[in-house]
Amino acid sequence: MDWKEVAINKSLTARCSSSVVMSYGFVMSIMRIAEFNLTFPLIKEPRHRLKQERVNDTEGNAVTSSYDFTGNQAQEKTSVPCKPVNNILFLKVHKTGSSTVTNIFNPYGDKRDLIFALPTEDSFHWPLRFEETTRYITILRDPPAQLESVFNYYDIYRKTFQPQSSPTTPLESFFQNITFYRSSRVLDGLGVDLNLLKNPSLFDLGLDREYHENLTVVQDYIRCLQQEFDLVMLMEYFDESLVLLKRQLCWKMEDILFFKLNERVQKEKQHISNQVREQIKKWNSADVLLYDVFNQTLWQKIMKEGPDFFEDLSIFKKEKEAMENKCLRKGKFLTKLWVRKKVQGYKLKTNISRELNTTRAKMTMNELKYLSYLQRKVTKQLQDVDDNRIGPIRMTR
Ligand SMILES: Nc1ncnc2c1ncn2[C@@H]1O[C@H](COP(=O)(O)OS(=O)(=O)O)[C@@H](OP(=O)(O)O)[C@H]1O
Repeated sequence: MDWKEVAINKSLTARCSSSVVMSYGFVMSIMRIAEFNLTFPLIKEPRHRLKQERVNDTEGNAVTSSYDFTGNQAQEKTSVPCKPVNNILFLKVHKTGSSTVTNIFNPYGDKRDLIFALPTEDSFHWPLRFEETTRYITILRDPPAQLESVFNYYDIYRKTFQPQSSPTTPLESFFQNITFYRSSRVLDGLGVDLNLLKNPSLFDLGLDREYHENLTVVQDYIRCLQQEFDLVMLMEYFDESLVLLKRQLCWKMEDILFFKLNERVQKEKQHISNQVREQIKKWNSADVLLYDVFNQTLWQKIMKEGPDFFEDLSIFKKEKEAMENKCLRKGKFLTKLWVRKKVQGYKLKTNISRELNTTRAKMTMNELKYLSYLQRKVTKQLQDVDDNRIGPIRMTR
């Protein structure tokens, strides 16, 4: 199918239009997501591959299989016939492990020369048209841990009020002064975006802050997201979520191997006391509700998979560990994200094959670097399409 001609059946706004808040808040917020989170990959089949896949279909379906850590096919494990899903929309949510997930999709699509839909400017200009077959995926994190990560990663603790030699932690002091910080004007003045602090997941998923205290709207919105998203992963169950993803997309074990990205250095992490945890849960109660619903949904889905899900999970954990042992040097390494920001990084062993080095190096690549590489690649792909007089591929509203 030509993705220029595809109808908007899976547009979020179209599917959720019956909801109270969808018509305005959702669209606007989605635009903001793309502004904050530059990567918003939608993997698309290139035309030549679509043709090829049709041929494959008539000849027989693909069979999922298991790979060992070297990338060689070890043995066919699963025998349920299925066809790998290659049309994917991944919606990034701040500080949920989303860069690691992006770096699973990036090499997957890159290796197969799939087309990435990436924003040309800062925004993706929703609502967009997506094929009916597109799978919508996102990831959430336990709200207190997410807030602690946001708070420290974006140096909010430096910008907010912290008395000199205070015995309280920055988060404790933030909550002691919460009435003061409640207004976005105060935080704006400090150069802090309240949307990162106030129910950041729901905001990234499109619900404007003005609705966050309205339980009916929040519940409606969550119901809508449940219909809309094919898989909502959870950072706390990262491996479980990935194995489910692999099964839902009919991918191979090798396709979901990853290196954890964007992890703060230990000294930047802050212990969250029980009291602060409860304060965060109250402050971000809409995100707590969202998380609880999708926690339940994830486990319902896992239970439906049956006991062999856990066999897959244990194979995956072993393969991942073996890959790390084979490819990564021991020790602590840092990688620079931007001028002042360093996070945990990796160094590859020198005694691995060149082929393996290339694959694994891409898996350790930081998101922004991968993004600019993909942007160059997609530009070239589009030129090739033009050269074949097939016409440019555009995202249309
Ligand atoms: N696989 C896996 N398992 C557990 N935790 C993981 C994983 N991958 C990433 N992370 C943690 O996710 C945090 C970074 O999230 P994001 O990549 O979404 O951040 S960003 O918004 O794109 O900057 C960051 O959390 P903090 O270290 O607490 O800041 C990462 O450590």
